[in-house]
Amino acid sequence: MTASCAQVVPLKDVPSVRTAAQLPIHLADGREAASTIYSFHGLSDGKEHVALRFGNADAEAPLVRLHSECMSGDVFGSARCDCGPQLQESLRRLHEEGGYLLYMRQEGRGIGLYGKLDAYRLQEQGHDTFEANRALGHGDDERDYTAAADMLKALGITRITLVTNNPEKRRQLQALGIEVAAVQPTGLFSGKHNLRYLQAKVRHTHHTLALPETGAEA
Ligand SMILES: Nc1nc2c(ncn2[C@@H]2O[C@H](COP(=O)(O)OP(=O)(O)OP(=O)(O)O)[C@@H](O)[C@H]2O)c(=O)[nH]1
Ligand SMILES: [Zn+2]
Repeated sequence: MTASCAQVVPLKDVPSVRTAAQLPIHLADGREAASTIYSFHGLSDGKEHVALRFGNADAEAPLVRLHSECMSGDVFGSARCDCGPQLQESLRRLHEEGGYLLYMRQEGRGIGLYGKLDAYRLQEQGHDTFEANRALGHGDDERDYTAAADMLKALGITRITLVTNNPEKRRQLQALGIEVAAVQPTGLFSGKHNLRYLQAKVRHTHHTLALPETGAEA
């Protein structure tokens, strides 16, 4: 074999950006936001996670929101959870302040859409969101943020300001080599249909949510 036809074989599949494309977005308040959407090569779980970059995201610790997919909330506006309004709030904030949305294909805290719907059925029979997962043979929360850390590194980001109420996201990202310089909470989006769900998150997974006092326990 001559040198000219020798193949270069990468030592390992290092996560990297595959494509960046412009993505103008209609915000809920009628404004338009310019964003760039990124796909990736070599993410550890093989899922099609995407990142959206807004405005001047070159801050030393840019704003980053990790949003776990929730078809019922994100697409249909379900009132059973707070995902829809959280996503809208993230898009608005990122448009105004710059930063990144990581949209993680972790539907149902990692158990998938059909699994989540099975869990909803059990919740209608009295289980809370975590008991329902366990009754179906799942963990409370099966999300692993390795792919999120790899996406950030592929984008050249290792220090962030994380927007979340979930202490596990910070813990995992730090363990995966992303320095979380600060944590900022999301807004509180509670209503009659999601109050029990939010109460269960505070009780089981220590989400930092200042819920209204109702005396009702989930
Ligand atoms: N298994 C299960 N998943 C749910 C349920 N309700 C919402 N989810 C999923 O939970 C994920 C969102 O998680 P949350 O606990 O609301 O929020 P978080 O991402 O942990 O924390 P924040 O960063 O503070 O928003 C999405 O993937 C939803 O599809 C449910 O009742 N059961
Ligand atoms: Zn949801």
